[in-house]
Amino acid sequence: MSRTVIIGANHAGIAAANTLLDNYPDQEVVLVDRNTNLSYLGCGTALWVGRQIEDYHGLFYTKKEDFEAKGAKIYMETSVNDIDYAGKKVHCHPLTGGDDFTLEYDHLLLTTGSTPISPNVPGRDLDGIHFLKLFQDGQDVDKEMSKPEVQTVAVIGAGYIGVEVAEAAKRRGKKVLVFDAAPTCLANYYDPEFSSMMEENLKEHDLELHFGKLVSEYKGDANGRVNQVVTKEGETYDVDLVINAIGFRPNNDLGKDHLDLFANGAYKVDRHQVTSDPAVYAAGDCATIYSNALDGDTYIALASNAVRSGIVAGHNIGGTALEAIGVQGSNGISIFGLNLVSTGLSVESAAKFGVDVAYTDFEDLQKPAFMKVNDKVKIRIVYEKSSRRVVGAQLASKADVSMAIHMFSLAIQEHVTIDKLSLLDIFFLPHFNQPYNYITMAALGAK
Ligand SMILES: Cc1cc2nc3c(=O)[nH]c(=O)nc-3n(C[C@H](O)[C@H](O)[C@H](O)COP(=O)(O)OP(=O)(O)OC[C@H]3O[C@@H](n4cnc5c(N)ncnc54)[C@H](O)[C@@H]3O)c2cc1C
Ligand SMILES: NC(=O)C1=CN([C@@H]2O[C@H](COP(=O)(O)OP(=O)(O)OC[C@H]3O[C@@H](n4cnc5c(N)ncnc54)[C@H](O)[C@@H]3O)[C@@H](O)[C@H]2O)C=CC1
Repeated sequence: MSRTVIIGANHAGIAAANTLLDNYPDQEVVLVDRNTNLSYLGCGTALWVGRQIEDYHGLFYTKKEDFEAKGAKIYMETSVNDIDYAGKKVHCHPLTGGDDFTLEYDHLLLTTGSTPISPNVPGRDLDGIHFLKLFQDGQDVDKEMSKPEVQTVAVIGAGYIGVEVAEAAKRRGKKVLVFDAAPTCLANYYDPEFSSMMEENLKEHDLELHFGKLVSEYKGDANGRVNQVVTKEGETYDVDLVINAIGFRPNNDLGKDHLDLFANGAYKVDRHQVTSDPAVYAAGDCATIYSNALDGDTYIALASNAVRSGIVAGHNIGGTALEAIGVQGSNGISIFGLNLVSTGLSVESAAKFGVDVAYTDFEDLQKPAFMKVNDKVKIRIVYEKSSRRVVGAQLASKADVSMAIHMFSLAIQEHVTIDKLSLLDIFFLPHFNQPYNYITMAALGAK
């Protein structure tokens, strides 16, 4: 028997554990996690807090007993505080009492995930300031929103969590102020032509937007409860609740002094999820991931990547050499009925990474004009100038056109050129698209 100790029993750790337990009977699997719960789908927090779904019960997809039934050992509410890499030993501390204990390993998998970044400003520890990462954070924010005295909610960061929780707060009848240092929302994922559609959508739903504004201080009342947000420009806003959502940083405490790190502190892994220590693997939000758009390593914190990289780690630890195929960072958001999806690089992110790109846009009704239920679709395809390979795509519509982004994801992965896309066989049916469909039309428009 070969023993693998997995630290972190959430999406990446779970995927790796299941891969090992389901495919490799010679493997002994031990999971350790400091939290009380596992497999919480954070994507459901805004839906539950915003009362679009009834409650949180469906947001967990596995439990401790499922692993025990497969023969694994799982320690919840147990923190790993220290690892002896030379001796291959993990030192564990039960958080609910009992003695510390040590686990020996043949392979170690770090799936310790990420932590929300806290704005480094005065007043950041006042009561009434929350993050939205764990299930417990969702419970805290939900409780806050149920208080009648909480009328005005400030959301700091208009990325994916910020925009989703801003919608949720509005649905709970709050006045909502959204701040972002960038000049628009969702700037990490979309070009301004697309993010401006979300901006309009938020304004139409009466959200107060403060983009291009950096929060410089939180002020509190006599009881230490936040009651004001102050910007760098000296503007002051009265608030009853603050939700910080300015991004994640990898949880690298256990390996930062031993393993090679990426620029943001993530564990550097190869295409087999192996770190710079051959006995140590890493996957999910604590590790790098290979980007096919960049042809290099990057950092993208997504559950989809965590699951896939966990599976790859599981197979490699189990003894099947499996190379990760890389990712495109495909993502999507749906707010007050407006759907935005993207994959790979936007024009703006390509410039940031030094990739010289061109793009082609197209906008039309999704279906022929004779179809009654019909919405506009806007599409942008981004391609590298020199090679003409597709490196990104963005789509926006009130219709659900989200599945189209998966094709672009594959195109980026397989280095398909824009010219190949322009004559791709795309079916036509009035229920779904036009004879001159938006993908073909956009691709044909490429210079
Ligand atoms: C509100 C919200 C909405 C999201 N929506 C989406 C979405 O729609 N789509 C999407 O793809 N992604 C989404 N994400 C991102 C996604 O949740 C993360 O990318 C994903 O959780 C990463 O999984 P992970 O297993 O790598 O790490 P994590 O989920 O961070 O889990 C790490 C685990 O390690 C444990 N741990 C860490 N250190 C220790 C230690 N020292 N000892 C013991 N245990 C430890 C933690 O307790 C935790 O359980 C969302 C995130 C949030 C917060
Ligand atoms: N639909 C999805 O796929 C979802 C994915 N996630 C993932 O979870 C991770 C964390 O999400 P977010 O925290 O929303 O990160 P994010 O990266 O999506 O957005 C962070 C936002 O904060 C802004 N910002 C950064 N520093 C700031 C500062 N000091 N003041 C004001 N604004 C500042 C940035 O401009 C950016 O718009 C991301 O990787 C995200 O992709 C989260 C929710 C939903």
